[in-house]
Amino acid sequence: MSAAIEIATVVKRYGSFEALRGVSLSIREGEFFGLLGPNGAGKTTLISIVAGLSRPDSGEVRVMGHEVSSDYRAARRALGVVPQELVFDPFFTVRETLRITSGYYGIRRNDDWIDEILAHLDLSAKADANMRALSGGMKRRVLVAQALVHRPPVIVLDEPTAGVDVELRQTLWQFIRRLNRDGHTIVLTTHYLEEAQELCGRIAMLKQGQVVALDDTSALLRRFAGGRLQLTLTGAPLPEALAPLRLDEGGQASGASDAPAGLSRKVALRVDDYAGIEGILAVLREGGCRIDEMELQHADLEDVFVQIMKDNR
Ligand SMILES: Nc1ncnc2c1ncn2[C@@H]1O[C@H](COP(=O)(O)OP(=O)(O)OP(=O)(O)O)[C@@H](O)[C@H]1O
Repeated sequence: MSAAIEIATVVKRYGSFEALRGVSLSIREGEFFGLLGPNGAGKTTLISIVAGLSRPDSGEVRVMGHEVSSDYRAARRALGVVPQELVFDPFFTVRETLRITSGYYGIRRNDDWIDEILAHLDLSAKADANMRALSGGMKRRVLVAQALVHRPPVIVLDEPTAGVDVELRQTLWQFIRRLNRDGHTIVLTTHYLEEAQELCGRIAMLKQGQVVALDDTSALLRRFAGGRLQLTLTGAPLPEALAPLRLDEGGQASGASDAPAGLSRKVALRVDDYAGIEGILAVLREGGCRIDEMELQHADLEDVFVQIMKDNR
């Protein structure tokens, strides 16, 4: 199958800072692809280069075969981008906003499709409301609608569910899944790793401007054999010997884990097999930690993510 997006050794600098350090990725037609990474990893920078809004210092990007800088119009037509930031002209209604966006692409009489998009995003009742009168979540739905007015084969969503309630998330994902089933290629960035795990067939992880993992979601999960041991401890602090096994970033993810000795605190540790649990229990006992609660859970994408980020320090 041919590539929907081909990114070849892209480098992007801001002054002397290298935000992208030779990123290469090939996203196939029809994929539901996840682009993950911590804050500042370069995801938005990469998306703005794919969308032709920013130029790479070197490297090349193609969307449906069209090189983004030399063949901008064709590349842009093939792409629908849902940006992270909410920027609108407050004086237009939702429908006017979508008609204007259609006009940018030279599409007239697009109302049938606009109505269909509005219905799928649960926005029909707001079609004649002014943009300034919409809530943040509603505005985000309009951003999604805007990205779709020209029926692009490739759709890129940059954190579309940030600050969005559960109901809209579900409506949105249902619609995006349907578009994917209909053959659209979807690229998603999100900090909600459960969403990525559920939706994406393949995932790239970026860190400090480099791809540090690229694989099928199921393969990434398999790579992490074993699971997470969720413990509630009292007594002495967690013994140093167990620190490398921590899955909760040394307490940042679970605020109570670094509570003073004596108070109970939660710690998540990586275990590769049942035999590993015995070793952990022995170290805890010797270190003077008491276990109040213990649960063994399956590793999820969040565990894989934390581990990969640690391995690439
Ligand atoms: N216009 C700019 N000028 C200078 N530095 C920039 C600019 N845009 C981005 N950067 C820097 O480039 C790096 C990558 O930023 P980018 O926004 O692409 O990250 P991200 O992965 O999208 O992060 P987030 O998850 O927070 O959205 C960051 O260190 C950021 O500070």
